Amino acid sequence: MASRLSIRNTKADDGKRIWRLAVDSGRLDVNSSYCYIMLCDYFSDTCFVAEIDGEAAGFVTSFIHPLNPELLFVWQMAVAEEHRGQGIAELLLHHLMESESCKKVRYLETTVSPGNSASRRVLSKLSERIGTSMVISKGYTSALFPEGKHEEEPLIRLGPLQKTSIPTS
Ligand SMILES: CC(=O)NCC[C@H](N)C(=O)O
Repeated sequence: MASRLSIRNTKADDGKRIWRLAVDSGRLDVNSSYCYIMLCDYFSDTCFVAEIDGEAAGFVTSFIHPLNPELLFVWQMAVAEEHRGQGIAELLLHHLMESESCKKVRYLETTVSPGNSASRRVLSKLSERIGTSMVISKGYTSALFPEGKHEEEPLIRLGPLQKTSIPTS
C-alpha cells in the first residue's frame, strides 16, 4: 500500500520523536530533548514534521529573526535514513516557506557543516528551483566551539525569495 505522507506544524508532543530523528540522523548536534519539546511548542509556526503512516519521517526547526521579520533562520532539518531520497526535505522547506508566518520572509539563513552534504544539496537544489542565489560565508568557525572540537558551520544564505510555488517534480 502506498505510504501516506503528511506534513504539519509541530506540537509539544512531537518533541521526543524529533529528538530521536536528530539522534538517529548521525549528522546533527543533538540538543536536549527539552529543547526540541520547547521548539515544537513555542516555535510551532515555523517548525514542521513530516509523517509517513503516522510515524515521524523528517522535520525542520526554524524561527524568524526577532529583530528582522524578513530573515528566517533554519536551525535543523533531517529525514530518517529509510525515507531519504524522496524529496521530503524539499517538501518540508516548501511548507515552511509558504506558511503564513513566512509571508514577509525574503531571506533564509542556516549553517551547514561540510559533513552534512545532504542538507547542502537540498539547499542548493532549492535555490536553483526558485531561481535565487545561494551565498556561503564564514558562519561559525570551529574556534567558536569549546576546545575547537566542532566542524566549522559555514553560513548559507538564500534569497531574495520570491513567493512562487516550488515545483517539487
Ligand atoms: C540545516 C541544519 O540542519 N543545520 C545543522 C546545524 C548544526 N550542525 C546543528 O546540528 O544544529
